[in-house]
Amino acid sequence: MKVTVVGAGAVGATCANNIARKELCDELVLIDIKEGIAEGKAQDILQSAALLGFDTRITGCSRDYAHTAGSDVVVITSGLPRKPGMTREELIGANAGIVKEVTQQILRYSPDAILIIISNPMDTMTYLAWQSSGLPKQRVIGMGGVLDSARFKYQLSKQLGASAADLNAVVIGGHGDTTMLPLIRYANWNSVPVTALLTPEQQQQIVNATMVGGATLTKLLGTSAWYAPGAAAAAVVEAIVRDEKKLMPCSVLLEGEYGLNDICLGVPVTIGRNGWENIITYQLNETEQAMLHQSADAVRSMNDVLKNI
Ligand SMILES: NC(=O)c1ccc[n+]([C@@H]2O[C@H](COP(=O)([O-])OP(=O)(O)OC[C@H]3O[C@@H](n4cnc5c(N)ncnc54)[C@H](O)[C@@H]3O)[C@@H](O)[C@H]2O)c1
Ligand SMILES: O=C(O)C[C@H](O)C(=O)O
Repeated sequence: MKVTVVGAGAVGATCANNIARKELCDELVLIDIKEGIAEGKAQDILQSAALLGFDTRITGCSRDYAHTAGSDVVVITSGLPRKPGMTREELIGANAGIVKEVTQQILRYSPDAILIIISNPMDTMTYLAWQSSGLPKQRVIGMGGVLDSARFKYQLSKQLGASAADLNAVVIGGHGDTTMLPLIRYANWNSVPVTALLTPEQQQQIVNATMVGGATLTKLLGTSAWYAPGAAAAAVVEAIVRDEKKLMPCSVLLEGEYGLNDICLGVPVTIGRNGWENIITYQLNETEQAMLHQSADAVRSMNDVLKNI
């Protein structure tokens, strides 16, 4: 099994580190446009192998996509991160060209790869990668909801004094400060609904904090986050290479599901060796359904911007 991570910056390198430590593939390639950075990060990760005990072969390269040939899974993290005060959507002008070009280069050498899109604005970049590549929809997966759901569990675990591992909580919709939809009504602590344990005010505070999770970290760090994003991206890689059939909220092309068409948006999907396999339909109430459609409208208007780039 061969995995490539495009972009050896903060998220790409963290994702690669997780993939290596978990030995998710025999061969891992890091590639970046900047001379030296992918080679350097690959060597740095490899120098921890003796300490941490893993055998994944990692190589780094700049620009030459021939090194990525025959990849089964490719994670695309290349692009600009936002700065404090920016929205993810403001990155579209800088990142659309990068994602389109990288997708073409990758598919030239790895026509059978499954793509995992990380670059922001992620739902629109996923749509762009799918549309510009002509790939079957199951092979293009946007990662955002896995991260947002982990942040939702973090907020719940703090409030409840619970282990995050005991919590089930899912965020669907767009991966944007105002477009994501943390489904508090479905969240539970080992089957106990959290709505039975928290006041409406506490629930609202948790939902709000989850939605601005990325912006909060960007303000603290001066750039966007990478530890949880890198771990979340690696979790999707793991679900594919181990054919786990794990249920994960990912941005995928919708064709009628949830009443939506021709858009990539976060919904629960099973992930396995062929990419995303099935979309699971939650029974949303009227309010949730309306919020999901509002989210779709916002993502759609970003997709429309692509026509002018
Ligand atoms: N979807 C998510 O959940 C999520 C989470 C975190 C970050 N992100 C996004 O991921 C992207 C990367 O974030 P980061 O913090 O790693 O940024 P970063 O600046 O640390 O790394 C980005 C890397 O991409 C490289 N790059 C730029 N153009 C390239 C090209 N054409 N080919 C190859 N490499 C190229 C840069 O040289 C850089 O090393 C951003 O767009 C960010 O908003 C998304
Ligand atoms: O917040 C960002 O801009 C990066 C990423 O989308 C995140 O949620 O961490």
